[in-house]
Amino acid sequence: MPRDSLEGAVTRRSPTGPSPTAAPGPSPTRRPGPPNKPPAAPGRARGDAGTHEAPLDASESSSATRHQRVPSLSVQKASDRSAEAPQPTSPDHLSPRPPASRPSSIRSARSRERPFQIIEDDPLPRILPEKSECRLRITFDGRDGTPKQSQLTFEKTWTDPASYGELYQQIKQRVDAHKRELVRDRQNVGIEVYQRHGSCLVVGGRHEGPYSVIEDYEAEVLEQKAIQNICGFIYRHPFEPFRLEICLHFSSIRKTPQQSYGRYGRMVIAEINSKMSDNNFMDQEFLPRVHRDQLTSAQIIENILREEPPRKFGSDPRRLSQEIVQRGASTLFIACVHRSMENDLALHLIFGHNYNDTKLPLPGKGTCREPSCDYEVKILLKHLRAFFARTIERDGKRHELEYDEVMPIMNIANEETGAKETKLGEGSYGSVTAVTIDPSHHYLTGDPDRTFALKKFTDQGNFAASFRREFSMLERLFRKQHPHIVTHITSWTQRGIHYILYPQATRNLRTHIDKHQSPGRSGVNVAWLLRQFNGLADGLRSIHEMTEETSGYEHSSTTVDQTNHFVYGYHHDIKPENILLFEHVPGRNPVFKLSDFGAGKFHTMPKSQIHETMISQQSSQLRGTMSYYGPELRRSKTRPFDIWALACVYFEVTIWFALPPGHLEQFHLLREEQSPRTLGWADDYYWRESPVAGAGAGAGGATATAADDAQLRPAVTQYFTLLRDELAKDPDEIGRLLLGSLLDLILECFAINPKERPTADKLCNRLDELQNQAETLAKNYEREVSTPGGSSGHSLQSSDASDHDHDNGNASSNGGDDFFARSPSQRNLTFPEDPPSHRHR
Ligand SMILES: Nc1ncnc2c1ncn2[C@@H]1O[C@H](COP(=O)(O)OP(=O)(O)OP(=O)(O)O)[C@@H](O)[C@H]1O
Repeated sequence: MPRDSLEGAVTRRSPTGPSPTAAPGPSPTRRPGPPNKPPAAPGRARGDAGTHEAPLDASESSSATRHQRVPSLSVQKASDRSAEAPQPTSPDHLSPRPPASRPSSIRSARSRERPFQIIEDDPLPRILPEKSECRLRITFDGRDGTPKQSQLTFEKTWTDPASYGELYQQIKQRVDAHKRELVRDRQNVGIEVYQRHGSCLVVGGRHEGPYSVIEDYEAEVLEQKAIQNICGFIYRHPFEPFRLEICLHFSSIRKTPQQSYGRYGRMVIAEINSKMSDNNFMDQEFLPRVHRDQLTSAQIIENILREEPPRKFGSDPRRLSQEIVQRGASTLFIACVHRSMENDLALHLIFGHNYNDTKLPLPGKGTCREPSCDYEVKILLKHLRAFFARTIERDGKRHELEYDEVMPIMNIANEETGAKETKLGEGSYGSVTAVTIDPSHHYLTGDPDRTFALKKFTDQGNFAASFRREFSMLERLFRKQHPHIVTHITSWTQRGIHYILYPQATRNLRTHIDKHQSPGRSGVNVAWLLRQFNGLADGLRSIHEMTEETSGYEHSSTTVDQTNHFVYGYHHDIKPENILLFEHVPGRNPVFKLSDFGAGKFHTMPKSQIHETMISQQSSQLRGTMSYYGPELRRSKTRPFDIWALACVYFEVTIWFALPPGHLEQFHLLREEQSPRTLGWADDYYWRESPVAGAGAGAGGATATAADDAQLRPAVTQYFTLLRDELAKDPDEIGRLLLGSLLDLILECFAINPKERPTADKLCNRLDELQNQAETLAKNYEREVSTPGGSSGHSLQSSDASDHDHDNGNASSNGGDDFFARSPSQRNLTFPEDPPSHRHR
């Protein structure tokens, strides 16, 4: 039906209302039903409203055309309705109830106020599903229970609190059944089951929604987490079907000793040993917080004291245990028990030395008159830290850790190579490995399997300086979060090694364009590409516009000669390896983010070494760090130096995106072939010195060239022509015109004179325009394709549309990282959509 004819004619009504057509008379579209059957709830507000014709406004009518089955919740002015709506002529039982008589003064006030009335339309399906699938997974001591017990799927009316009560009952039943199963074995009498970790996740067809940590599986907690997360998901992805995934992991602990233990204390020691985690990435063992909390209760302490009553500190075990808890020393006490220390000595440390869980005994303080105190403390100290593994917060700070402090971070073994760790990359200053964090020691995400990237720098010479430069840049970026910049989580230094913890990317851009095929030039893919380019330019703008504050090196122990380093506000190492890709949903178009802010490292490289470095890079890496350096390489490098490098990245990604596979390699080889080899090796810069200038450049060759004497390398101009020819054949203007304009913009960035290159700000403005045009065109195509008879010349991949959402989601979740910004001391957080990161499931 043409839209015009819809306006004023299409109406929505309740099942009890009259005909949806404007024409008076009995309803031709009334739902079939027994004739003259009265409406279910006559006279209720809904029924009243439904008896009026409710013409759609323009936006509603157009959306009704697009989504014909979209239900309505229309708001209409009562006075408008009475003016526009035909008088009901339906049978008596369908007539509206006569309005209750009220004083005329009130009536006239009402009519002046023109009150709104909500007309709810029932017969059409709802946008929001009433029921959602809920999957429940329960594990006990790291293992799934029997499939019948552990994996359950329900259909839930997600808005109904009672349905979460049922869920709670299901969980409780299974936990009780597990307990019964355990205690059937007489060895297990006295065992208790407790929750180790819980999470609540909304999984959509195309997106993953918010996560929550569930620390307590009470019905109200489940209800609150589930409804909150689902609402968060629907808010972002209103038309997407979803399901709820609730995972609860339980552990068990023995609290009553068996004959075989003999003593209560021995049982506690055995339990502690069994709960110690696998060693962390530094080969240190630790007792995860969730188990520690179970083993440090006042009751357990009391039982231990009762078994071996202290001689000096009073003989009431209950009072003593309570005092230990009050002093915040329960973990210290249990750690003493674990070392088989006498209770008297443990109490001496707590009541005599006033040590507690936050004020621990320190090494080298051997001055106590109490016999054996110093010796026992020395022994205790060897293992004490295992009970106090750190909690990791997203604070963006750098921490100095003592030698034996424990970070609850674990390496991930590389299954392919059999190595103990999985390397994500190796840089000039250290390595980057994939790690996990014990879920009870962080609040970064509700997903216990989430992996992170740990970058290590050794504390030697340039490496330490490189760390400090990178970190001081990161500190500022952390405060200025940007959705297209990878910011760190936290950082620390221990045993002479500096660490920076990051969210883990799926891969870097180099690997992506080398190993993955282009998604194709459909409208949505072009829009995605332009969004990423724009995002990177905007990230760079935020760096370029970052004003220098006081020296970031002040807090570092080694002074860095600032005259040798660039101030903040530059990246100066933009290359595909330093652009990380984050996939929200595996296999979909990823989000590009700038990373590696050790920009100063370029300047720490002594000039004398530059030649050797380039040669070593030639042999070790096909494309080296310097490929993207602009022609002003040996002169003062300013912000346009980044613009040149970014344009190189754009150009290569465009080749990958628009040309058949193989061209990227070809382009690189061509650049190398055209190298003047003045230094004895082939560089693959995007420029070369002008032949005339080169002739007089002498031994300095390319590196001595003045920027003004350079020109674009012929391979680059050749590839511009190739790309333009290819794009000219594109039947769609989105590819032909927009990518054509993109090439124009890239060419501007390749101005030999740095001053003539657009600033990051200008680049963003231009990319903004292109992105907006691409998105509008892509949406139109999408509409055409989804309209019957519409053109289907575009391969619409849902991933692309969703990527737009990802970017937006990302802006708030990783850029603003509102969930990271919250106080980590709050345990029951609801996390919004997680920042992109690789997940092992
Ligand atoms: N957060 C991360 N997630 C996944 N991989 C990462 C992450 N950070 C770095 N990597 C990988 O490690 C590689 C090296 O990291 P990075 O560039 O930070 O180190 P670098 O020492 O500064 O390297 P270079 O000196 O070559 O620039 C990256 O190219 C990337 O492949």
